[in-house]
Amino acid sequence: MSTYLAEWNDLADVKDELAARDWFMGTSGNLAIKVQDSPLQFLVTASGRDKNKRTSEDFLLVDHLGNPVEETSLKPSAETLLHCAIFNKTSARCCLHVHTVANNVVSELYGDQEMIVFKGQELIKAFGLWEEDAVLRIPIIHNFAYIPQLAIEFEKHIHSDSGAVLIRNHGITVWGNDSFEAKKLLEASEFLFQYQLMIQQVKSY
Ligand SMILES: CSC[C@@H](O)[C@@H](O)C(=O)COP(=O)(O)O
Ligand SMILES: [Zn+2]
Repeated sequence: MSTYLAEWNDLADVKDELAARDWFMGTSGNLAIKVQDSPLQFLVTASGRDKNKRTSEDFLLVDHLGNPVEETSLKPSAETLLHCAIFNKTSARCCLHVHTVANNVVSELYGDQEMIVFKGQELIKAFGLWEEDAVLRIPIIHNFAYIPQLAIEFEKHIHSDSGAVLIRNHGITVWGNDSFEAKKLLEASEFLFQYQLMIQQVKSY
């Protein structure tokens, strides 16, 4: 672990912070951080574990195909191919995926439109959108059960080193240049989703 201790601790700290928000219900969610570029190697959460706990078996090192590069009994996250898609296509170094009630409800409400659009919201500045008339579009994709297919669909929406994609009735995946940026995008997205649901509720009274 000594060769990737800094990345391990970085990801473990992010995991603790997201756990404190209760964003890993029922073992859902997975996280990844790049360790080296060439050949690509990244740490990814081990599949099916309780991500609210901090242990020495939380992450394992995988390659550009998502295969373990060290001897281990741990299985990489079932959704490792989505992390592969990001790291293979961009210079992003961190990728976070969580299931929340808010992101699931929003994904279902706007799923037929294949995106949710935010305008006139201060928090879209977290995505680097500083203009007064800027528009944030978060794509919503179908939740293919076959992960290679989900990864192909997901990959179509990766256009830069940071971004966010909603998977319908499943969760959100965000990525950024480092763990700070990825977490910022995740928190901003969840703020916007909660706002959207609340304003709809208030308006319907
Ligand atoms: C147990 S429900 C969540 C899983 O199906 C999956 O969507 C998920 O996010 C976590 O899977 P994992 O293999 O632990 O990374
Ligand atoms: Zn998931």
